[in-house]
Amino acid sequence: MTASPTESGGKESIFSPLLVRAAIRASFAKLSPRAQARNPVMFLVYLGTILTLYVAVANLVTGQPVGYPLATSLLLFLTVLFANFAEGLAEARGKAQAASLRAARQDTPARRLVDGVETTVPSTELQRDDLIVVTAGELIPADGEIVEGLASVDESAITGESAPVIREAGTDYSGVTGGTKVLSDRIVVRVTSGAGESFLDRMIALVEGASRQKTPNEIALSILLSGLTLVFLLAVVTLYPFTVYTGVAASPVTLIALLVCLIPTTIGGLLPAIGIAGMDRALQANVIAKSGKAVEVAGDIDVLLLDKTGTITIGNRQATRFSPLSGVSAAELARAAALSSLADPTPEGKSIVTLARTLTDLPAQPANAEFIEFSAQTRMSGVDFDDAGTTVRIRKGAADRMARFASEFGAAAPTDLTALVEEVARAGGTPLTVAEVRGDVARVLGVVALSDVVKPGIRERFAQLRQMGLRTVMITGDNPLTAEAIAREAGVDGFLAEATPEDKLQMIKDEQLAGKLVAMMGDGTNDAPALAQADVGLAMNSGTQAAKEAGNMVDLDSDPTKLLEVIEIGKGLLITRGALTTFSIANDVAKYFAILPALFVVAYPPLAVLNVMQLHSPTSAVLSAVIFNALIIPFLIPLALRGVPYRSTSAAALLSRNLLVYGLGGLLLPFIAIKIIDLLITPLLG
Ligand SMILES: Nc1ncnc2c1ncn2[C@@H]1O[C@H](COP(=O)(O)OP(=O)(O)OP(=O)(O)O)[C@@H](O)[C@H]1O
Ligand SMILES: [K+]
Ligand SMILES: [Mg+2]
Repeated sequence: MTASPTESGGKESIFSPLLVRAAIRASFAKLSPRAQARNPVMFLVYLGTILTLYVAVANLVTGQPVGYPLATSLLLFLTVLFANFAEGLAEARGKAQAASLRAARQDTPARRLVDGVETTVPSTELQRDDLIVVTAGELIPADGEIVEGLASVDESAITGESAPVIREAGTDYSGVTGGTKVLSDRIVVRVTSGAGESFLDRMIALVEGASRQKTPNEIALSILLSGLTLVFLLAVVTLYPFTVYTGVAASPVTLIALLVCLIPTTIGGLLPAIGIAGMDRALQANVIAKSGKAVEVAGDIDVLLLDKTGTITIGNRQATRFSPLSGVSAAELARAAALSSLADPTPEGKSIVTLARTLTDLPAQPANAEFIEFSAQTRMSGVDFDDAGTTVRIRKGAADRMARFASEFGAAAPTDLTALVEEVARAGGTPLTVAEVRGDVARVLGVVALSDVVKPGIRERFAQLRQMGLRTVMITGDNPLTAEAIAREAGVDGFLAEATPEDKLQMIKDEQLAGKLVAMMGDGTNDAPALAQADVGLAMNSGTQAAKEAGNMVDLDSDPTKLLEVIEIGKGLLITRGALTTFSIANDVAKYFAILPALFVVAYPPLAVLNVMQLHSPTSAVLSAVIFNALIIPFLIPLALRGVPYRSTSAAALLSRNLLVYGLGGLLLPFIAIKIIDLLITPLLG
């Protein structure tokens, strides 16, 4: 039964009944020694539970008081249960979140195309590279890439956004996801992942904690905690002979209670929950992370590389004007530009045909035409055909590229061309130069202005990132003037223009060589090398399969600015871990003042001065400290699961604020809490 999205651990309900029940079941299931051994700090508490129970039983047999050892054992047992509960709750939230996503992938019949023959099979039978047909009104049965046609698709099943989006073969948005619905037209999709191995399936396994491997930060912290635990273990063990020497040997129960209070059980108990909650937050942002590490690394990113077209700008670049050179009529330029775009599937190409149609009647596609498709390497496209025995080549493309093309055919770029190109570029538009080679005579005909718009709100988000110490760099294949105009309007810190995919990759390597962690956003096949090289590569779900395979995250919303949220989630994770570790270490200090006097006050009465809380008796002091040590774990669960709230200020300001709140707080709170608990339990001790 899948929890409804509201119950699935959304913002409002951390302790929804459904999740709490699942977490309680899990907290007993995790009592198996194998599960306990994975968390060294809590494992010691687990052993302490058994040892104190043993003492209670031994006392029962020898007629000694049982209450104290039994109470202590129960409290230690509770501490372990609370830690299991925290992890169980985080997993339950993740499971519920994932289940609501998985629900979107109900089993739908698929129309498989084998050698052009269509057969209907259940979607679970689909293999990678199968071809399937989906027409309007049908659900897409599996993740795939459109190889033929275009359609408007309702992706609300995975993004929650019901506005239809265009998905089209041969573009940077040809990726489709199982469970989404085709609203118009007919498409042929090549299946990219069979049942069970889609990105979503992998993410669900990650979030369900099943295959969640520890992240570097978690491993480092675990080593620190285990080290601390070992130190305290040795300290307490060597304490025993001291107490014997004083003539008043400490009871093993008190020593075990002291040990549990000193080892970092608070952060030790919450660490798994924090990690799982981080993955769950990524899922809530509709980001599929292939590993917990990817989410964490996002927290340490220094440089953010962003594509221009479709990422910083709306991307559906449209032709807005034909500017012919002197001696060329607008209609002639329009006809040539249209001829070079009749077979061009890109938004640029199609908009040129649309604009040309308003100026002149479209020339028919020449019979023996050969279309040269656009690529980020060549940065141009066009058509070759034979006109009554003369070979005609028409090209359109980036200005610098076209100048080279024209010069290959001996045509020097006309003087007034640069002015035209610069006029379009300075306005932030993308100028495409059009040239025609008839036989061996080359002529530059003019410039087509493509307009693009910077996405709203992007400027503010970049300002936010700058506050967090991040540098944003726009990389684009476009010319420097256009890039500069867009960069200024978007407020990025730097840009690289006329970049080919190799240039993008090289830039990432250079930044990494300089010791920076780089995040990259992209959707096209030409972004794949850079996405693979980047420390965080966020591919858009609508992107090509190559891009999604190369990245270590996939954004189901295909929202290029989502990287900003991913970075915030990553930062939040690291800050939460840091804050709770600080709190955990700080809150152990108070327990010295509770337990040490209890241990020594008989042998050394002057030590009573340590009993600053004026606790009632050694027994009540120890029990109060152990009770606090147990209760603090569930008390901090909301903070662990939601993350420590933080604003985008500088790391230094953030650290000092958290040290104050969680350090000082961690120091003072236990003194008050243990005193209150002592007042409450003293009447019970009789
Ligand atoms: N369909 C097309 N036909 C010919 N030339 C094109 C076409 N689309 C783009 N171009 C030219 O090729 C250049 C490089 O394209 P590329 O996709 O590498 O960069 P971009 O689209 O301008 O920006 P981004 O790198 O953000 O995608 C574009 O700036 C444009 O001048
Ligand atoms: K502790
Ligand atoms: Mg592009």
